[in-house]
Amino acid sequence: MVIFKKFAFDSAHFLPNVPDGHKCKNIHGHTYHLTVFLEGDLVEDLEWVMDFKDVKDVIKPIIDRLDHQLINDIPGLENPTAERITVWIWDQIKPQLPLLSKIELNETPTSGVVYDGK
Ligand SMILES: Nc1nc2c(c(=O)[nH]1)N=C([C@H](O)[C@H](O)COP(=O)(O)OP(=O)(O)OP(=O)(O)O)CN2
Ligand SMILES: [Zn+2]
Repeated sequence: MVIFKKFAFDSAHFLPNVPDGHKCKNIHGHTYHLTVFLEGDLVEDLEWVMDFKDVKDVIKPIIDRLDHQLINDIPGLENPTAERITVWIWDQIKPQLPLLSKIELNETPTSGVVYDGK
């Protein structure tokens, strides 16, 4: 069974490597929406895959590093494409969430990334 939990954070960024004149070279902001998916069997008696609270306890400190920050200032995120941010999040949370199967990061209502670690 697959469970999911959603998070949101507001951050500024710019993309330093795009050509001059590209709109994303300018500093701008997004309300990012992160969804984390965890896959596993139901735990006997509890009848859940994992406590949503325990998921939040892992993700929240990562969100707090991004929320209301200029993402480019964070080591490893100097070129903060949605793809790069997604891998950065995955690399930090996967060791703490063995059941993690996929994450989805929406940068805008119409654009985003789905990543399963491959
Ligand atoms: N593959 C990627 N392409 C783009 C990224 C990215 O991270 N990966 N980032 C940007 C910009 O930062 C920003 O997200 C703009 O994206 P875009 O979808 O063009 O945003 P709009 O609000 O203009 O979208 P519309 O729905 O088309 O109005 C650009 N590309
Ligand atoms: Zn952007």
